[in-house]
Amino acid sequence: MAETPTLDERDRGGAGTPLLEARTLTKHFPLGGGAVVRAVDGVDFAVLKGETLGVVGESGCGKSTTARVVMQLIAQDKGEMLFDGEIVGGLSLSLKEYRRQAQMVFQDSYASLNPRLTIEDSIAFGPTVHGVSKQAAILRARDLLLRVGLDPARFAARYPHELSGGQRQRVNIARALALGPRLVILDEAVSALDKSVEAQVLNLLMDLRQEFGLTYIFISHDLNVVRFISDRVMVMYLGEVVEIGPVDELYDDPRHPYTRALLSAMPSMDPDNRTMEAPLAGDPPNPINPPEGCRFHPRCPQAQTVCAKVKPVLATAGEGARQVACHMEVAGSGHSRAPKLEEAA
Ligand SMILES: Nc1ncnc2c1ncn2[C@@H]1O[C@H](COP(=O)(O)OP(=O)(O)OP(=O)(O)O)[C@@H](O)[C@H]1O
Repeated sequence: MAETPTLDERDRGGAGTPLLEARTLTKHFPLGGGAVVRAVDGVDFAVLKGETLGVVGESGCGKSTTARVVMQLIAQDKGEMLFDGEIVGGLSLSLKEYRRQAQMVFQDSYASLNPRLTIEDSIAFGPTVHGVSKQAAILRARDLLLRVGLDPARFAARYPHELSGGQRQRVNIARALALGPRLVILDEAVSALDKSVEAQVLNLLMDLRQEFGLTYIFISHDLNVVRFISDRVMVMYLGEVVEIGPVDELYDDPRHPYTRALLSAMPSMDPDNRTMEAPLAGDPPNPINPPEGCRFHPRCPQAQTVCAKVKPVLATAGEGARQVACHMEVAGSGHSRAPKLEEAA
């Protein structure tokens, strides 16, 4: 089993180096009769070493499909990924090795575990498949149980149905860590838990990230939870990335009208901090036949003629690390304006 990186190897914050780079990642699902769901449509993003990248957006915007492609549970149609500078599935980084380094925790804690395996056997299974002896894998499983807050003497020999949802999710986290991954994708991993258990598991995830030098992609519908745990946040709309940036900047000063609308629907802890944007009207348009130009324009309160005709590209907005795909944003100024069509084309 490869060593997990130490804290010294981590590189936190906006100046960090990418652990994962997704380039023009695309996944379409053919439906028959020529119809195609454009679930993920040419997304570019980086996940920096040691950070938690939150991913938000309405249901159906492509968050889980992005996660499944990043995990290589499904293959992309187009685009590529670099993991620590190596092409995933290329000569220097086989898919098998990449799959060891990238692990995932899903929402349904029960479905993720084999009901016929004891907890320690579930955690030990992955390492034994990768050539670790059963004895060493069981020792590691018990150690991981301790690290996720479950006493191995009480839990190792139990079966999944004997555990609560929170305990099972701790087991799933231990199982994800058993192969010594560097990247962990958490897809709605705390969404099914009671609020008090959710808070405990979130704190556990933050501790484990520190302890094992992990990098997280954290997908959630809960914008408060995403703010709590993330360093940066990526906002998706209809299979595309519309905004990405440091969490506080993005939440305090959202630049894309979709991000503003999404956040305005969020129950804020601080009434002075609520945006005045109109909440999102209607459902997202159909990903089988997305609108021309900016996909958000039919629902956008700031839409201009150009927005219906020209697709905006993800570009740096304002001073720092923020990127926004909106014609109304001008790099460097931080102010909104309506460009003429020929300027934006
Ligand atoms: N296997 C599939 N076949 C056909 N369409 C699919 C498939 N998987 C996902 N989709 C469609 O792709 C789009 C994106 O789905 P995805 O699950 O990635 O969105 P999401 O943002 O994770 O949504 P949610 O928050 O509800 O989980 C949706 O329109 C969905 O119906």
